Amino acid sequence: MSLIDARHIEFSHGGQRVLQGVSLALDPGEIVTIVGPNGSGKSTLLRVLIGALTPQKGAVTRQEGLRIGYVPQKLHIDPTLPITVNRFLNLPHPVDPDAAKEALRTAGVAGLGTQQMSQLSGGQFQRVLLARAILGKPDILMLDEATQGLDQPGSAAFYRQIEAVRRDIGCAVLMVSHELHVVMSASDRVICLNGHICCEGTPEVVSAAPAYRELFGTGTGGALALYRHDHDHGHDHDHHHHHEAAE
Ligand SMILES: Nc1ncnc2c1ncn2[C@@H]1O[C@H](COP(=O)(O)OP(=O)(O)OP(=O)(O)O)[C@@H](O)[C@H]1O
Repeated sequence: MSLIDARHIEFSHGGQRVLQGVSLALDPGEIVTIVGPNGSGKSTLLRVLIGALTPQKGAVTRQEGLRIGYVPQKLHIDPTLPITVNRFLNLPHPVDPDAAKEALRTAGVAGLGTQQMSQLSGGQFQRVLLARAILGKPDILMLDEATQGLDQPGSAAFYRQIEAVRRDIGCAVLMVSHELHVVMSASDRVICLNGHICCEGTPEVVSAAPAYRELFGTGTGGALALYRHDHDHGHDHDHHHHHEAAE
């Protein structure tokens, strides 16, 4: 059963229709990325899935008791406000110190608990936000442009961290990005959104799709190959062989 299942979503902000006929389901453990140009409705769709916005048409079904961990685009903390990572993790509710330690480890920032938030690098800061999302033991992690402000190697490292988190805690991941080639390499499935779903599939399928190329051009193929790293796709080969044998 899907963790979350959205069917035929239509959403308008005021009179402006932002989403139309959008259907998408997320299964346990999947990493799915939504890509799309600015203003294509990506953040709106995440907010509809979380339940922060109610669609005018269509329905969202969430598995009973579903826990969603949300990593925001960025979070501004007043640099003059002294607050350590540990204190930050205890807002708004106190958490178990061992759980906080474990979440920092899973997010790749073990041992940073006593640092000042203001002294973290961009990549460390995003990992602390990730640790805070992990603390709630989410079934789904949702990340909205979580690598904004990181350079390309920093973003690539962050997405590898996300894959490690998925392996560690077994959550599904739904993320939004327009850093196409970097983010796509970490995804099982990519959904190309422009108010409606233009195309979807594996990163390879989407980057070759005409609708995707129309939106983003053709220059991303090589970069995708560059960032692609080994995934276990043995089942694809099996499938291929069976297919050949049947012919
Ligand atoms: N609260 C709001 N009130 C009115 N219009 C809104 C609101 N939020 C978003 N919009 C409009 O809805 C459209 C989609 O916005 P949304 O933030 O979902 O897109 P996005 O794909 O996430 O964009 P970006 O990549 O720029 O973050 C935009 O035209 C935006 O101006």
